[in-house]
Amino acid sequence: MFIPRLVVSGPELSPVAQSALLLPTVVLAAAAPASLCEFMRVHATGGCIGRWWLEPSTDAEGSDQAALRHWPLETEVELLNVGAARVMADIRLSATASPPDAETLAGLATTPVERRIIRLVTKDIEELQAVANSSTSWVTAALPSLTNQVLIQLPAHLATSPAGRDTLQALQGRLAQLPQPIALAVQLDGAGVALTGLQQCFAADQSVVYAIDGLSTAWPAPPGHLNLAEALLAGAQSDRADRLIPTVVVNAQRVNLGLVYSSAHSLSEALRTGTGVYQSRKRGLWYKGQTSGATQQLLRVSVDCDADALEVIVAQTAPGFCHLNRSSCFGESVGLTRLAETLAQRKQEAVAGSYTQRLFDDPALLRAKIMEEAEELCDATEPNDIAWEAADVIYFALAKCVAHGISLSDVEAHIDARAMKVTRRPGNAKRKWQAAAAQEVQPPANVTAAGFPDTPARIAMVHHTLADLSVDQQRVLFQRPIIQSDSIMATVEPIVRDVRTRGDSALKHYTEKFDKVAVEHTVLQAPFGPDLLQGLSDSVRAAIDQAYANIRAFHEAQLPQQVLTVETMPGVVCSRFSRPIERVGLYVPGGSAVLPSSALMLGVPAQVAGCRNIVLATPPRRDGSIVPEVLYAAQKCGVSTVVVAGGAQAVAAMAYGTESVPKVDKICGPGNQFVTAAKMMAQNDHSAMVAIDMPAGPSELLVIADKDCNPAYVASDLLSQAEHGPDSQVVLVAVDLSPDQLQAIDDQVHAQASRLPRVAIVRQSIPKSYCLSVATRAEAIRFSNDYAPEHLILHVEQPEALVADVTNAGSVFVGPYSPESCGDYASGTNHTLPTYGYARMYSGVNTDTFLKHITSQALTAEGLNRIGDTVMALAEVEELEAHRNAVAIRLRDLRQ
Ligand SMILES: NC(=O)c1ccc[n+]([C@@H]2O[C@H](COP(=O)([O-])OP(=O)(O)OC[C@H]3O[C@@H](n4cnc5c(N)ncnc54)[C@H](O)[C@@H]3O)[C@@H](O)[C@H]2O)c1
Ligand SMILES: N[C@H](CO)Cc1c[nH]c[nH+]1
Repeated sequence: MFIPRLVVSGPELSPVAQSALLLPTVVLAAAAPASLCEFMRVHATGGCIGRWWLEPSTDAEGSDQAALRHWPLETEVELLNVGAARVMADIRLSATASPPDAETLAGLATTPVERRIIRLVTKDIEELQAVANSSTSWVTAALPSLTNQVLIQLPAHLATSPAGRDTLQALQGRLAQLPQPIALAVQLDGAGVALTGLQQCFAADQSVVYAIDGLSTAWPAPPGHLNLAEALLAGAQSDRADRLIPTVVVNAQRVNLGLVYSSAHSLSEALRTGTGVYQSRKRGLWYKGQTSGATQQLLRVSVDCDADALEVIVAQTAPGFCHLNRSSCFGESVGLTRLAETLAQRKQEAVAGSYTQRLFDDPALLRAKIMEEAEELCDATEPNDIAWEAADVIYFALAKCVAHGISLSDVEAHIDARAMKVTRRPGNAKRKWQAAAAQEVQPPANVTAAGFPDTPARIAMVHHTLADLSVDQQRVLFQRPIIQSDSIMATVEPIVRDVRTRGDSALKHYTEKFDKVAVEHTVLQAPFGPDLLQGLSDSVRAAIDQAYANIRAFHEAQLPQQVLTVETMPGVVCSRFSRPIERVGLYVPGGSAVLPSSALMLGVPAQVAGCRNIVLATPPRRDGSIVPEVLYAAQKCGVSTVVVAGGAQAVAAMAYGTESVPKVDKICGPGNQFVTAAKMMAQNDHSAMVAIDMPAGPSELLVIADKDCNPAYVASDLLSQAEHGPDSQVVLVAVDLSPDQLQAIDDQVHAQASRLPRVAIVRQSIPKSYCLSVATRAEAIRFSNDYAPEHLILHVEQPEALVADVTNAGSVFVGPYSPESCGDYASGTNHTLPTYGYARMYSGVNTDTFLKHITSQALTAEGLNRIGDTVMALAEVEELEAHRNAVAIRLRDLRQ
């Protein structure tokens, strides 16, 4: 229960009253309701009690308190809504102590009991005795429905007289024994109340009011006044010989910053200045931050339950409360506090080029990220994903606050203020968002234990029509689902660093963490014996053999001719020859599907190119083994080492090398976002000296289909890539299809998807996919080129003719009998292809991926004679004299 230690009243919210708001205080102010509400909104002072009176002038009886009980209910509600812990209503006791009239009681009984104090106002001890002794008193009947705390306002001399004390004790006993006990506090009225009077009341665990004109924050208080801090501490006792009061300093999040000491003097200074001021045991008054500049804004002071310690809540203007320059004497901050501190620091330091700085400087980017993360949070279903997405939303929301000078405490003040509201809004979403949510939410479905819907809810792509879309809306369609590059990078960076530092033990650690298996050995060395290939069926072996032969044939054909030679001028012979990259690392994904085909697609070109040392990494199964199909493919491709690990840790091991994993010069292969991020990170680290093939992420497919298409084929192709993972995206560009044809494809998508074992994944990827209706082939191919898909299927009349217009795509599948699956496995082309639109500038993996091309030249004397003047002229233009001289010195000999 909130028992105020001080009641401060006065005609306005004077500076002393405002200081008093930092204490467990009732502030009675005669300010107009609007300004009082506004004041409380700004200060969000949950602990104070607001009050106003309609007519601050005196009433007929000459009392300026008479009008208090007439305040309108709406104002009481508003005061509670804006953060008043309690509001106070007065009942004036009559000479006979008769009950208040029914109208008064009815007017009081509408807001929550625990948020209201009833003040019994009297100047007569007999009236109080009548209330305490009356057996039929309204006190036992009506009061409990109005409040759980009563404040009795008495002149000081009556309260401290023997009769006054006896009466108060009797009344206190009576109220405490009610079925819903009521706490009693006493307000000693009148200026000049002695400190001893205050102490007596506190000793009885009661509260005290002191007229504001008798209170002061000056030290010492002027004659006839009482210092505010002394009033608060009047009932406090210190266990220490020096009488100092142990003071726990916390921040607004109640994170403990440190332990200090206070005296009435230091507290008075803290209240006067509104900052952190303490009593140093060695140096006297300590104005925190006076020399360092790291001052504290005082937010609240409270006395603990047995009045021998203080808690001071502060906002630090700069981190570094403790002498070790840490945020807290108990260590660095964590969680939201740490995030808020980091963002504030970034804002101050303005590190050019940092991502956070970009967010501060680019409101459009920040807005897009907040909306993107909010959507991802809405879509998340797994507990861990929800926590992850919520963290993203909080990060970007705080970045927005910090960009506008809003602190975490400001946000919390609003949260606290909302907790104080007594009326609630219906909380419906705005119409715009209601409509958006209705469009996105699938028909109701039950959810399996894994969080996937298991009822036959419709599996459907979103539909768009090109003609209805603005250029900006079209651009949005080019974006792939979720790449949380920041959070992914933040996850991957420590993994890479750890593997680099701790080698095999870190590799094992992350394999246990992410793949849930404690492996004994981090690598397998070739040859991979029959024991490792157990379980490989003859038919699969034959399929791998066939695929290997086709892929090999196509990749061998890509080998450059032995040496390319051109005589550019007589006697000037230029040539180019290739050499294999010696040590290569192949990443074969294995998280959600086992992909021996990827082992072939990477291993064959590496082998054909002649790489000397081929290392292959793939995540182990739950029993720690590697699938025999992958090992068989690895064997055929001449892989020397298989790293029994996946994810960022495997990439890091190959990039830097560990005790067991050889370092490689180039890392190739597809993988999820963690794998791709680790590859890009390693590539950017010069000390790793490692190249990568390309960013090959979640699979994607774009089908261009026209009136000639077979709806079942189209749907089957779309689903073949949609089943890869929840973040896969498939796109159908429908050229002039009728509503019936579109419906037929939609029906096929739903029907075929529903029969797939990986329907749970498809249910996540298909809603992120879409069908775009266009009018012409030209529009279709233009859109496809802008999208730059990993795979492009041309399921149209005369598909070959369209190939000529393809400018951006990883691999093209021409005609109705070229399903993309053939390219995935066996036709001969490579399936490791650029995604995310990187097909604009990258090729898929090919034999060249594993080769370097070296050029050479041989000039005869005649050749040098012919070309020499050209070289010297250009060297002169560039003012590179040594370059010029290397030719001139020879020409001098030749031309003598
Ligand atoms: N573009 C292409 O050519 C191509 C080819 C084949 C596959 N793919 C794509 O490759 C991807 C394969 O992904 P996958 O997940 O199945 O296998 P993966 O092998 O790429 O990833 C699995 C690894 O991810 C790591 N990981 C998982 N959760 C993690 C977390 N929360 N934090 C850190 N690390 C974590 C684990 O170490 C695990 O071993 C799919 O998106 C698929 O579409 C692309
Ligand atoms: N479609 C993937 C490339 O994006 C490769 C693959 C492997 N297995 C089946 N498909």
